[in-house]
Amino acid sequence: MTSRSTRISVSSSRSQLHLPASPAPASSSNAGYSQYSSYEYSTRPRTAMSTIGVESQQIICAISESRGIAPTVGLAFVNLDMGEAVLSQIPDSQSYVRTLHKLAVFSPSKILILDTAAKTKSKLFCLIEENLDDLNSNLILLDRRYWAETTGVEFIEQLGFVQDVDSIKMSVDGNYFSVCCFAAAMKFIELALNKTFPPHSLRIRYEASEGSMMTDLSTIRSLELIQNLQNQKSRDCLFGVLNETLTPMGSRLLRSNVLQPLTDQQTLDTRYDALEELSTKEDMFFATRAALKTILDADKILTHLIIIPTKPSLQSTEQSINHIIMLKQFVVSIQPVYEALTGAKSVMLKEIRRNCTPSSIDPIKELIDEFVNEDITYAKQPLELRNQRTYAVKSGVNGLLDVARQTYKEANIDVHDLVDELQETHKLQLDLKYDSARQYYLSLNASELEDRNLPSVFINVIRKNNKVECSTLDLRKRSQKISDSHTEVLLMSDKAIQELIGEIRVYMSVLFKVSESIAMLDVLSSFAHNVTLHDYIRPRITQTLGIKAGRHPIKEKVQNTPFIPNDVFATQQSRFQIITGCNMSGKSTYIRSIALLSVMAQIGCFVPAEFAAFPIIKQLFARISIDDSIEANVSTFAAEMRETAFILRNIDKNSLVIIDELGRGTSPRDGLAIALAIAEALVESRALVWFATHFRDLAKILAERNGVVNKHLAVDMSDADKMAMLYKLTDGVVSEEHYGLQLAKVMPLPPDVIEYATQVAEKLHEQVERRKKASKAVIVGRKRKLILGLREELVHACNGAMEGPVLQSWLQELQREFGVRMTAIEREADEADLESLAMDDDMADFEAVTDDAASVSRRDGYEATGSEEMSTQYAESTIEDDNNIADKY
Ligand SMILES: Nc1ncnc2c1ncn2[C@@H]1O[C@H](COP(=O)(O)OP(=O)(O)OP(=O)(O)O)[C@@H](O)[C@H]1O
Repeated sequence: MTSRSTRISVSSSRSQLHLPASPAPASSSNAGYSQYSSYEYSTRPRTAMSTIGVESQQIICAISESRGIAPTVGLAFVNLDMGEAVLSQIPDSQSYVRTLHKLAVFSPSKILILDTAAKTKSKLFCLIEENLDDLNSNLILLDRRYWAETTGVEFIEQLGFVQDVDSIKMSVDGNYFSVCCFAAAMKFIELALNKTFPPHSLRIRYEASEGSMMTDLSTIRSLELIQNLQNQKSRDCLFGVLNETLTPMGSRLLRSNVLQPLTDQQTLDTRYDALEELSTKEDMFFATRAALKTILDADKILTHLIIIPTKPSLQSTEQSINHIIMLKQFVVSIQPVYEALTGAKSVMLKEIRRNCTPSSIDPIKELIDEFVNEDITYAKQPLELRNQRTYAVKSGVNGLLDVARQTYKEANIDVHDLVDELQETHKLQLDLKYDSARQYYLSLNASELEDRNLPSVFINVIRKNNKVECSTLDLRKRSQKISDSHTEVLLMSDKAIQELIGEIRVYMSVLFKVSESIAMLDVLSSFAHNVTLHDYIRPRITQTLGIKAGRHPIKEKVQNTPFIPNDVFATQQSRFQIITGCNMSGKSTYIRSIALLSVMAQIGCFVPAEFAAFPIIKQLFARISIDDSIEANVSTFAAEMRETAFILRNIDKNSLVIIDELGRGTSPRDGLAIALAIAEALVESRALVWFATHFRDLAKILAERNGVVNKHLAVDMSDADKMAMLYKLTDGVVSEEHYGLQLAKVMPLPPDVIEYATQVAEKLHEQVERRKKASKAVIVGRKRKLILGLREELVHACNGAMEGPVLQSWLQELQREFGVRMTAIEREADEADLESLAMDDDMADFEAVTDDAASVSRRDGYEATGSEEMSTQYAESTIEDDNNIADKY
C-alpha cells in the first residue's frame, strides 16, 4: 500500500459527515431545525492558505453529477464570509478538469457530495479525494434527500435579491444539478452550521463555464500564478507582482481573475479602455488611489449584517455594533470614489461611477445617521473601538443609555486616577495598556526594577523583553466595572442596532453592487499602477499571437540584472515551436513568459512588451519540470507522463501549451521516443505549443513537419573557456556546438577525454546530417511546408489592409522569395542524391563509433547518440503522415 492511498483513507475517515436521515424540512421555516444543531462532525484543521494561496474563508461547496461519457457536473458555492452564492453547471470530460479547476479557484472549506457517490466510489469522488490536500478542503457525505431541485428553487426565491430572482431563475433553468447542489449547501448551512440568511439578502449568481480560460492545478502551480514555488509567502508570482490593490475586495477579485482569465473579447476590450483611461489621466488615477485607501472590507461587513446568528449572544451584539460602525465608514468613503471618477469616458469607469452615485447611497447614510452618533468612526485599536461602540447609538433611542455611559465614563476616570496614585506611591513610571482579553493592565520598563523588586501590590507579573507587564487587584476591579457598564450599553443598544440592520438589509443589493464596483476599480487601478511604473502596453486581441520585445513579468521585477526582451510569433503554420538551447540559456523563462503574458492579457491587464497581440486562449496548460535534480527526475517521471496524458486528453485548437524538458526522467533513447510521440500528438491538436527541450534530435526530426518551427536561445562561445548567455531567441535549432563538451572544458575534465569525446561527437554529427539530407520524404515535406506557408501569407494578405500598388509589390516580393527558397530545396535534393552514394561506406564507421559514443553521450548532456537511426526512420514516416494532412488542408 502506498503512502498516498494511506493518506487518502485517513483523511476521508477523519472528515466525513453524515447528516441524519431524519425527514428533511419541507420549507424554509426554521422551526424544527434545532434538533440538528448538536450533530458533531470531525474535520481536519484547514491551514491559513491552500497550496494555491487562497485566504482561508468559510466556503461550502456542494457537488453532484450526471454520469456518462461526458459527465455534467453541478456545483454550488456558498461563501459565508462574503455572503455570496455561485451556482454553476459544467459539461466536463472524464478527467473532470473543469470541475477541479472550479474547485481550485474557490478553494471551498467543505465539499459536500452525495453519499451514494462515496459508496460507488465514483470517479469524481475519487478525484476530489485525491486532491483534498491541494484544495485544503474537507469532504462531507450528505444524504440524497437534501439535494432536491424544488428546495433549491425555493431557496433562490427566498434568499436572492428581489430584483435578481427572476434572472437567476432564468439562468438556472435547465441546470438541474446546480440547483440541487444549492439546496444541499443551504440545508447543510442551516442544519450543521446553524446559520440562516434573512429573506432577499444573499448575492446569488450563475457562472457559466464557458466564460473563462481553463487552467488546471498543476499549471497554476508551475506558472507561479498565485504562489511562488520556492517560497509560499513570497510575492514573486504573477498575482503578487500585479497585486497593487488597496482593498481586500480588489485583492480577492484579482486573485480570482488570475485563476480564471476571461475569454470574451468584448469584456476584455471594455477593461482595456477603462485601464487606458485610468493610466493616462493622472489626476483621476491619483484621486482614485487616494479614495480607495480608506475603504474597508465591504463584503465582510455586509455579509455579517445578513447572516442571522441562531443563538444571539453578547459577542454577536458587540460584533453587530462594530459592523454598523464599519458600514458607516464604508458608506462615507464611497463619495470620494464617485468624485475621483468625474469626467470618466470609458464604459466601465462610467458604470462604476454610476453605481457609486450619492443619490443611491444617501438613503443608507440617512438611515445610519438616524440611529448612530455623527462623530462615531471605526477604529482599529481595541480600546478605541470599545469607546466608539459605547457611544455609537444615539441617546434618544433609549433614555437609560446615558446613565450607563456615565458609569462607563466615571469608571474610566477611576482607572486613570488609580494609575496616577500607583505611580506616586511606588515611584514607578507606569503605562496604562489595554487588550481585549486582559482588559486594562500596566506596563513598565524592566530597567526600573534593577535595584529593587516590584511591590507585592502588583500581580500577574509577566516579563516581555525589556518590559514588565502586570496588574493590581484594584485595577482589575475597576476594569470589571468598565466592562460591566460597557455590557449594559451594548444590551441597551442592541434593539436599536438590530432595527437598523433590519432596515439596512433592504439596501443590500445596492451596497453589494457598490462593493463589486469598487473591487473592479481597485483591480484596474492596480493594473494602472503597474502600467505606469513598468511600461506595460495595451494588447490586441487577434487571431495571431505576436509579441515584440516581451518580458517575463515576474523575473523583470525581481532579478537584479537587466532582463533581455524577446519576440514571439505564432500562427497555424508556426504553431509548434521547439525551443532548444543549453542549460541556463533562458528556455523556461522564455516559454513561461508567453503563458504569463497571455494570462495578463486575458484578465484585462496590459503586458510588458513593445507590442502584443493575442488570440483568445480557452485552455492553458503548462508542464514544467520544477526540480532538476536526478533523483527528482526519476521519481517524477510518472507524474510527468500523467500530466502530459492529461494535456493530450483536453487540448484543442484554442489551447496554449508550454512544455519544458519532457522525458528527462528516463534514458535518452526512451526519453526522445516519448517526447517525439507526444510532440506529434501536440502538433496534430493544432494548439499553440512551445516545447523547450534538450533533445536536439527531436528538433531536427520535426523540423520539416508542417506547423513546426525551430528556435533556440543563443549563446556566445567565441571565447574557448567561456560561455556567455545572450538570452536572445534565434531562428533554427541550436547548432552542434556541443555545449556539454564546452561546459566540460570549463569544469575542467582531463584533455584526452575531451579530445576523444569531441571527435566522436563530430563524427556522429556528420553522419546524421548526411542521412537526413538524403531522405526524399524530407525534401517533399520541406516543399509542402513552403507551399503551406505561402498559402497562409496569401490568406493574411486577403484579410489585411494592403491594396493597390502596395499589395502588388508585396506579392511580387513574395513570389520572388518563394522561388528562391524552392530552388534552394531542389538544389539540396540534387546534392543529397550524390552524397547518398557515398553514404553506405560511412555507415560502417558510424556503427563503430556508436558504441563508444554511448559512454560519451552521458557526459555530453542529452545528445541521445543511440537514437540517430531511430530518429531518421521516424522523420521519414512522420513526414509522410504530414503530407497526408497537408493534402487535406
Ligand atoms: N531574457 C532574459 N534576460 C535576462 N536573464 C534571463 C533571461 N532569461 C533567463 N534569464 C536568467 O537565466 C536563468 C536561467 O534561465 P532558465 O531557467 O529559463 O534557463 P533554461 O534554459 O530553462 O535552463 P535549464 O535548461 O537548465 O532548465 C534565469 O534564472 C534568469 O535569471
